[in-house]
Amino acid sequence: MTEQIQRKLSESKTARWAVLALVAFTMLCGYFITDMMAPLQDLLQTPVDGGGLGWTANEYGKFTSAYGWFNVFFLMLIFGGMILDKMGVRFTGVMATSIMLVGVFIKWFGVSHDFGGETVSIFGTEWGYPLLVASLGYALFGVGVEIAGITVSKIIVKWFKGKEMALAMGLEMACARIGTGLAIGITPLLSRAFGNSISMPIFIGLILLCIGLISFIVFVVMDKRRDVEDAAAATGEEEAEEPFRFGDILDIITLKGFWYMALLCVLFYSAVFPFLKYAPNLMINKFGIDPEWSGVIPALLPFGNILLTPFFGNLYDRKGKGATIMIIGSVMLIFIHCMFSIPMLNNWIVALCLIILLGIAFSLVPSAMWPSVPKIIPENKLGTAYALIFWVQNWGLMGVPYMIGIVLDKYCITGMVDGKPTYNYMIPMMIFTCFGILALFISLLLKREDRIKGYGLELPNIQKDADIVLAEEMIGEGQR
Ligand SMILES: C[C@H](NC(=O)[C@@H](N)CCCCN)C(=O)O
Repeated sequence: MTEQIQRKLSESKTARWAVLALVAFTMLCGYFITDMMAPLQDLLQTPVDGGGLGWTANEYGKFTSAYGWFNVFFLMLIFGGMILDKMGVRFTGVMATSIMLVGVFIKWFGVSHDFGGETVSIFGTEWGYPLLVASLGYALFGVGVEIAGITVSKIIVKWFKGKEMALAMGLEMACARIGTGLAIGITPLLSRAFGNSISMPIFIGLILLCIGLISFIVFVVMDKRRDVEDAAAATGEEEAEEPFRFGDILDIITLKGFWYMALLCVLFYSAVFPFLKYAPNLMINKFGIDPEWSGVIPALLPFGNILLTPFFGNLYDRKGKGATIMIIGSVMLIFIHCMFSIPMLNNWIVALCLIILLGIAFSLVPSAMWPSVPKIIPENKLGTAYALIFWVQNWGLMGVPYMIGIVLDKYCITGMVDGKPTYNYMIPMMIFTCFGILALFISLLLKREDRIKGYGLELPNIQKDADIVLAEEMIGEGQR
């Protein structure tokens, strides 16, 4: 009886769903801040005397790419993964959320402070101080939110393994997408409510994130209690989890399956998150939508994900077909971006339909991708594996918006209105289509690798007892 009560937290359905709600809320706050500048692109490009910051598309691209600077060049994400596997989810999560807070504060300071129009030259390019300081803040924030992302994935594996893991990951992503949807949909309205302010929405994000930190701290208390209970109830016969060793990185990066997953991740996500950064501006320039409402159609994408990601996650849990799901998502991606690139398809209804389809594609792939990683990588290396995948992905999250900004300014300007350029988005959308084609190629290779190594990507996650033995044997074979 006592044992039953003691083991309650790890067995309790309510406890694990409460844990999910707490950490998913922290991620919601993180994603809100990640994407909140996208619908302000038009305002950021408005001349200073018109109330904006007078940035070019290239400068907006530079700012957006800052998200990945420290993660990519200083390997912060990889260190974050190692810290996660060494120090555990509680320490790493609090650390990551605190880093996010400092980053947002710096970003807010950058856009709200008057630097007197001074500039500084870095690697031969001129940077205004608001751009530089805001970018540095965003770069730091990027470290925090990415480390928080891998931490939350590991938390879900810890609390949901063998249970509703893909559904839980889907729901966590759904919450994160609420953050993105709110950011894209309501930031222009918030900005307008405060007299076209750029800094006020960021300040509101800062306050939201403080609540996100509190939410994570409540999780810390629950997780600690669970570990104490588990330790007290341990019989001593359980297999101890192998501690992480530095050489484990080598084990991970020598797996072909890992590379297919990482490449699919960078290619697929490069065609979605960077696209979202420009989507409100695309709505203004291609579909003639009013700047104040330019976020509404793109915001449907994350809101569509909210229902569909858990739905497909649940499907994967029960029916499997993870590799096939990723192939279907990639095919859809190609079609959608190809349609966006056709200049005469410029009716807002087309935009609406394509965004809804993109919402489906962007639910399919993540709902199968993230729960598939533990099928390829053992749990004690999972933090590092997720970090390495995120690291590869961050090259895309950093490089693609930067490249699109340059392409827009160099090849896509069609005229000037109110001191701001207007753009033809055909070339950027063709670039996004190419990412889709490459993603499809890699997803086919991944399916082939799964057939060869027997990772079990096509198998359901929730298994009957007899299946568990079979699947573990197959996964064991795969890792050898
Ligand atoms: C779970 C996954 N997260 C990521 O891919 C992050 N590395 C990127 C977060 C970027 C936020 N705009 C996801 O959100 O699907």
